[in-house]
Amino acid sequence: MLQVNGLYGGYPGFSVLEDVSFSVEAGELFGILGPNGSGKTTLLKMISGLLEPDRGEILINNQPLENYSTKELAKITAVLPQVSSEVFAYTVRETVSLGRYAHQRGWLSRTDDLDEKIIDEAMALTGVDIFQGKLLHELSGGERQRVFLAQALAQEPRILLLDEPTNHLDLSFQKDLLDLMKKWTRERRLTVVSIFHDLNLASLYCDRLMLLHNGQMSAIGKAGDVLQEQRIQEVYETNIDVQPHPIVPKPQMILLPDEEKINSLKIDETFLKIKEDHAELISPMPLKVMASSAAGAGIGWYNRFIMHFSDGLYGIEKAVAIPAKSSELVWFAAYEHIFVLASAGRNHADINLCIFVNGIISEEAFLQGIIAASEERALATGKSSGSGIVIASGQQGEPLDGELLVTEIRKGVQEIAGMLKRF
Ligand SMILES: Nc1ncnc2c1ncn2[C@@H]1O[C@H](COP(=O)(O)OP(=O)(O)OP(=O)(O)O)[C@@H](O)[C@H]1O
Repeated sequence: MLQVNGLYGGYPGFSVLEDVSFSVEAGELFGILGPNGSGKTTLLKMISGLLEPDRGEILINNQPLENYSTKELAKITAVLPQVSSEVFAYTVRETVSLGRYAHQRGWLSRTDDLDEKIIDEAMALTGVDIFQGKLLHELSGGERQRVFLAQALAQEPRILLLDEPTNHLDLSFQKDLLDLMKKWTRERRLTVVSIFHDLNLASLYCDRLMLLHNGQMSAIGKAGDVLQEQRIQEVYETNIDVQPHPIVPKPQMILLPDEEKINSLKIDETFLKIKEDHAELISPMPLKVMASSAAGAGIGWYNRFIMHFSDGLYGIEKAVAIPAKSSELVWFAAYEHIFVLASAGRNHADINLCIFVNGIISEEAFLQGIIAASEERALATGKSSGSGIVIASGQQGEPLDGELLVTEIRKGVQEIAGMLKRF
């Protein structure tokens, strides 16, 4: 539907884009990403016919853009520009109605019944029908953004060009708008090209992405191929971590703030209290936890770790909790990089383990730690057990090698399991 071949150009005396090529099919939602000033809006202006390229071509339905008259182009292409603070003294309905202009025949023609139906539909879909009689300047930034989207939809375009459509929108309207865009793109076979500043939204909603850097294409493809940690760090010159989304198979960028770290703090027995009905370790900082068979199982961040000898403390919120036998059967030992807290489980010869790591470990090391602790426990007790294993790390200080962690865990579990055998 839309094809861009070897595009060069920008503004008088200032070239921005350099050899940009891509194509977008009908039914596809295509995202343009890039830092401030990388040329995203310039590219959108060229595709909408506002700016002429120096070199290269733009084809719509295999026809060069310049073959279309302004009115023909307005029927095919709708643009949602970056919202400006300038607004004219139009009502919401009048503003949306302007979207029908390109479809009317002759001078001074008025909207007909079909136009009015389409205007009503576009307003209802974007939720602006409730204030259709209001003037634009009486609306909030987000409400105004939705009015301009309704105008673009009323145009019934084949190609929709969006410049940061979710700018000014709150969380729920961001989701609603993009869900709607995605649905429309599929059902009405729209070709949508949209600029995004929010890489995570782009990752979730776009079929393909293109990353611009200094006017050049840095990458193009599926979210998983484009949003690679090293590339994003280089292009945006910032510290980020790429993690998989917990529910859908798309990458998400996590910003890493340069916050002050409590480097010297080590988790050890000074944070541990053993009482009659429970043993509790309260960490002064949140610890990243991977846990099995405990309240708080799975992955999360916690400060409180409880081994409880009566069920009153089970399921306590915001804590990792494991049922254990008695306060006499709680052991702990500190090693170079780990602090191990263990207790006899409720079943005879069972052992629960909380392993606190002082250092930064990878996701893989968390898993290796759980496996090593589980294997070593089975060897020491002579039976495989479903009791709790918790690995917790403040993710501060020095990075800790997974192999080293596993060696210390094996040693710690052997020694502590030896204590259990004596009782
Ligand atoms: N009208 C103009 N005349 C001259 N230079 C311009 C004009 N508009 C933009 N530029 C310059 O062109 C470059 C690309 O601008 P563009 O607006 O395309 O970037 P962008 O990627 O959309 O940025 P942002 O994320 O900040 O919206 C910038 O260096 C900008 O200063």
